[in-house]
Amino acid sequence: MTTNPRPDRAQQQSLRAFLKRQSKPAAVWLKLSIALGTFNALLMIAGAYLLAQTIHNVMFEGNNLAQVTHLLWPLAGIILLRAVFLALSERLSAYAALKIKSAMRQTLLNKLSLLGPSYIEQHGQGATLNTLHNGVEALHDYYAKYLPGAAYSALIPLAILVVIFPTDYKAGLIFLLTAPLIPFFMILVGSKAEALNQKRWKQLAVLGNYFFDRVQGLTQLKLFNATRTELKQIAKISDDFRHATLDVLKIAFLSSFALEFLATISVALVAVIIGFRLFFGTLDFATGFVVLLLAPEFYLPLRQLGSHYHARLQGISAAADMVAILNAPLPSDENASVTTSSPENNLTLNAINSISITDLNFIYPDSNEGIKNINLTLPNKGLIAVVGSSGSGKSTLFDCLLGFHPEVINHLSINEQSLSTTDITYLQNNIAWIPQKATLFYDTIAANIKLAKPTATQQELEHAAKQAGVLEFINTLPDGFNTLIGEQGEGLSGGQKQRIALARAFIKQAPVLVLDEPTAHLDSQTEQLIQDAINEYAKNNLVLVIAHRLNTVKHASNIIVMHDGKIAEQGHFETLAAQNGAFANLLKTAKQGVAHA
Ligand SMILES: Nc1ncnc2c1ncn2[C@@H]1O[C@H](COP(=O)(O)OP(=O)(O)OP(=O)(O)O)[C@@H](O)[C@H]1O
Repeated sequence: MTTNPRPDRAQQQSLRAFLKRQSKPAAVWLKLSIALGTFNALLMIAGAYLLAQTIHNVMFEGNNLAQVTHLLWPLAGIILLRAVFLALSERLSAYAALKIKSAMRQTLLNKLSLLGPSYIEQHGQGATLNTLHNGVEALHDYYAKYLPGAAYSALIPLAILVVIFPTDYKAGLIFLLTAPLIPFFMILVGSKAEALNQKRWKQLAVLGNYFFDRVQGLTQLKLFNATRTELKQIAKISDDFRHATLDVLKIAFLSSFALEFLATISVALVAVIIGFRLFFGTLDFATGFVVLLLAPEFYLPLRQLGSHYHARLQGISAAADMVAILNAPLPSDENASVTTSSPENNLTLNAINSISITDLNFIYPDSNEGIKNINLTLPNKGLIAVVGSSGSGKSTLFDCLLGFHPEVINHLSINEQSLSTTDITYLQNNIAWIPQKATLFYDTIAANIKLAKPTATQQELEHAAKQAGVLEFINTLPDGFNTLIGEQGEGLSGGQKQRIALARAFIKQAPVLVLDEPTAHLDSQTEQLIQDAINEYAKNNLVLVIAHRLNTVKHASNIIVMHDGKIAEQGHFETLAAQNGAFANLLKTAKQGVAHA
């Protein structure tokens, strides 16, 4: 897993600019929320004047209730309006944050699907999940609280100063001189808090990766009796995270305390000075009371900004991870710009007649292994099997073909048209793929199968299930197709899961079906059933299959034999078996394996 270094000041600026750009889809709601909040503050100022005047009239002018009703009614109206504006303003900013978060999740998912599974593997599934979930969630308070708070901290004190100065310039001066203390202190603790927050964020990513891996491999951990050691390790990482969180909280509490203290001292200073001036008669009550009412309101937005500063730090830390994903280069970007600029490369195909791989070399960045010098032309129908010993490069070849390694997409072509990263979705849309362990989702069986074709009718659903040899089983379930299956298909056997995944592939009726040993988990009767269905499918479509058991490839129209990352030979079963080459060796090893067993 790679972590992003702590952003320096210039990077922080660009992260803030990034966060600002992301607010565009909801800018109107954010502005409306801030406008309502500001209007609310103006009403608060007017309310303070009315209240002070009412009390002055009752206490010093001897007015009775009837004489001050003209002041009390507007005051009641203001209180009511303020409650409405406050609720509306908060709702609008929360709505804006929701919109921004959902747009951001979509953007990140789109980019991740372009980057392909290898990017996620390299950066860690847990860390990526953390960015997609916790990271995006961390933006909520940034947009819903910090941004409006930052606007109020400038607008509201300014509005109060504008009305206070003409009323009592001495009080205005006290406000003006004490106000900068709060932002100054915030900046002072800010950089320390920022460093700690970054550290905490990175530790959360480590924890996410670690947990994700361990939860996935829980069965193995249990079998190897390694749960105790792992628990210790998890406890250690959790403890590091706890320390990092406590460090952040310490700074947050300390700065909150200091900000509250500064604000309270400032209000107290104003109160004492007003008190003396009232005592010595150099100030009238109404003015003094207005200043006293407005003093806490003057410091309130600054204090709140202090408490939302944490949201700012979280938002910026999370943004760094998002920018890293969004800026991750698509390795074949250069090719993409070249190929899409030429009109013949914009795929407008009615059908796939052939798929070719030309001079394909793919080496994993962290090892010297991979596949080399691959040249291959696949027809549009027939069963093509890829065989080879473990580590010979079969899965890597398939991953390249499926577009999971964007840097080599330009070595693929359909109907002799070279592909670019932008075209890969065309190929992917035309491929149905079943890996060795297909992923099923927490949903009904019907939804899991229809994932490949959401518009499928009940008839198509049943047909696909029948083709995959799973219809009978589904019909025995009390809820049939509406049976809810757990995450990863819990509640089903390995073979049942695989057949549901097959049904998903069949329903798509994709011109290219790619399978990784589809019958590995099945009993011989079901295996034959599925083999027949696959053979039938291969009559009109291209079926590419990774075969680990050589007896399953007897009927293949072409067998591609991989050895040491290269295509060693290809041909029909009988021809290859008769040669004294890699395939014959594989057959020999398989026979020996059976004999030993
Ligand atoms: N993510 C990876 N990072 C680094 N090297 C890898 C990675 N995946 C595979 N390799 C290496 O690339 C080579 C080809 O691996 P690949 O998984 O394609 O073989 P395979 O024929 O599919 O093997 P198997 O039948 O065991 O699944 C191997 O030497 C393997 O060690």
